[in-house]
Amino acid sequence: MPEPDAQTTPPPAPETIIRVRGLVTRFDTHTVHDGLDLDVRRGEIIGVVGGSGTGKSVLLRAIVGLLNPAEGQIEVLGQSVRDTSDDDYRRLRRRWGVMFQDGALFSSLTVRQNVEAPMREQLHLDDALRETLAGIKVRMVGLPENAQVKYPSELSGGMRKRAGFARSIALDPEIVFLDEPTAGLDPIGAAAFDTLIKQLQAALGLTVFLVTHDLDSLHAICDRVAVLADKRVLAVGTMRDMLDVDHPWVKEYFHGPRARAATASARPDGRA
Ligand SMILES: Nc1ncnc2c1ncn2[C@@H]1O[C@H](COP(=O)(O)OP(=O)(O)OP(=O)(O)O)[C@@H](O)[C@H]1O
Repeated sequence: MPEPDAQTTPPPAPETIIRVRGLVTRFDTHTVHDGLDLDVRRGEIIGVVGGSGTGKSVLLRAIVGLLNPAEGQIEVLGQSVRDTSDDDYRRLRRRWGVMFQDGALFSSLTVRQNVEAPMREQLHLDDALRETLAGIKVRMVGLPENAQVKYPSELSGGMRKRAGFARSIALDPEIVFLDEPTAGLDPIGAAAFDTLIKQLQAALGLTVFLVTHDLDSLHAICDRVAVLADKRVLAVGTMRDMLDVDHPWVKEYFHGPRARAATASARPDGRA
């Protein structure tokens, strides 16, 4: 058989798994997004950054169908999130998991019961199988065995975040949306959480939509970065691409002292 010609065979184009076009979101007279476009590729970790209040969380909520935009198209896995029947939306929703900023755990349920909650809602499993599967998810995020029966109030902030992550992967999703997962963690805890995201993304073939302010996370685990500014996605690309973007916020963020420190810590020689 002839060898494929590496020079003439282009790599397959990456599959777009999330497509947002012309998104407009408003709260009364306050326009948060005005004509926002974004493509997310299957299998990537995309970091969504932007100043406070630029609409990162609102974008996340719009994509997963929790917020009704004024205008625009949102497709996830080839299906419209907006113009769809309740049944189709429910089926689509099973294919992603969300970890909200505060973990959003049910305080009256144990960690394992929290992970079981989406399984109860979406799957028809007998109790023993559901408990076993939920227990596996809890172990996958690195929580100790005894955390399974603890209540959220008995956990540290970092453990609560891991529990939220376990719940987001309860239904074996293709996409996970993580809203500031390392916020409030100390640098060592944040780095450990980044490693966990990267490992599970690789092991489970996940696409990760990561809202973050954390430059270390962007360096450590993101394939691409999308910058929200001026009510839209101002730039998308690698961290290297961001250095060439001529916009005051982008310059300040990616060239400022914190950026230099994060670059240095990401380099093996420690130099910025
Ligand atoms: N339910 C709501 N009702 C009214 N305004 C809202 C609502 N949710 C968000 N907003 C407003 O939309 C804007 C964008 O909010 P969002 O939470 O998406 O910002 P963000 O970029 O995630 O900010 P941060 O980095 O501080 O978390 C803010 O001005 C916020 O006050």
